[in-house]
Amino acid sequence: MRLDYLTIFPEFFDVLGISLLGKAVDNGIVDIHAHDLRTWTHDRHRTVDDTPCGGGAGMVMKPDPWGEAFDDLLGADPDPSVHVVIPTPSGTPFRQDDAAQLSHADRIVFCCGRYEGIDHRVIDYASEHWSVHELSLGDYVLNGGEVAALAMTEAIVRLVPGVLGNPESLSEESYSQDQEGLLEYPVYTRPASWRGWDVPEVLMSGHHGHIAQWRREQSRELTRRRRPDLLTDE
Ligand SMILES: N#Cc1c(-c2ccc3ccn(Cc4ccc(CN5CCCCC5)cc4)c3c2)n[nH]c1N
Repeated sequence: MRLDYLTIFPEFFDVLGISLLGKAVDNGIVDIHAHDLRTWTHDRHRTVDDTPCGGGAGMVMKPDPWGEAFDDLLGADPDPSVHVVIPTPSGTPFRQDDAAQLSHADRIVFCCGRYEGIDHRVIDYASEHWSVHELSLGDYVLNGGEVAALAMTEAIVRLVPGVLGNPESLSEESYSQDQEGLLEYPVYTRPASWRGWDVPEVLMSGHHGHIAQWRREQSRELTRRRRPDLLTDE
């Protein structure tokens, strides 16, 4: 899987060289390239923004640098196997299903906007050539797309075979289908007693059936309290 990031802050993506993702890069499972969008500017000030047509506060990102970056990175031929992800507050909510779908992609290009956003014709042009996903990280406002791209990257790449040491843990996670889409149960480790708090006895019983039942009950109760929207049969 090749991941490209178009951004005016490429250093944001240096962090992808550490931990699990770093190992995935070292193992050749993932190939990561961050690009400074100003590479595709030609004026002395390396300008990437301009005033919004129709007025309004702030600045909007000019289309030209994006178009020239697309030309260099992707060429002009349509290829639906290339996924262009555009983090935006107006995007559809990024969910685990999106991460699962994108984890099968061979190529993903993240377009990280700043200012008040990217000239919409960039999205229109990209949509004519590649598979475009306008996605939102959540219902809050960030200053740009980089943090969202990082979060989406981690959610996607951890699902790629060979990236996680113990893939079976994926099936026990919140939002995973194996977990019936419920929130995951509370976890514990040693010591059995810590500052007056004990590990639930059932987890020390060694009775796998009782443990599985307790974990299912905990997941359902936690989901009922915090995310009733995830419960389908109530
Ligand atoms: N994913 C994700 C995000 C983002 C995100 C992603 C990408 C960019 C690029 C730029 N910004 C900043 C910004 C801030 C406010 C506004 C609102 N509009 C402005 C124009 C007139 C109408 C209102 C837009 C753009 C971004 C924010 N925020 N929250 C998420 N979950």
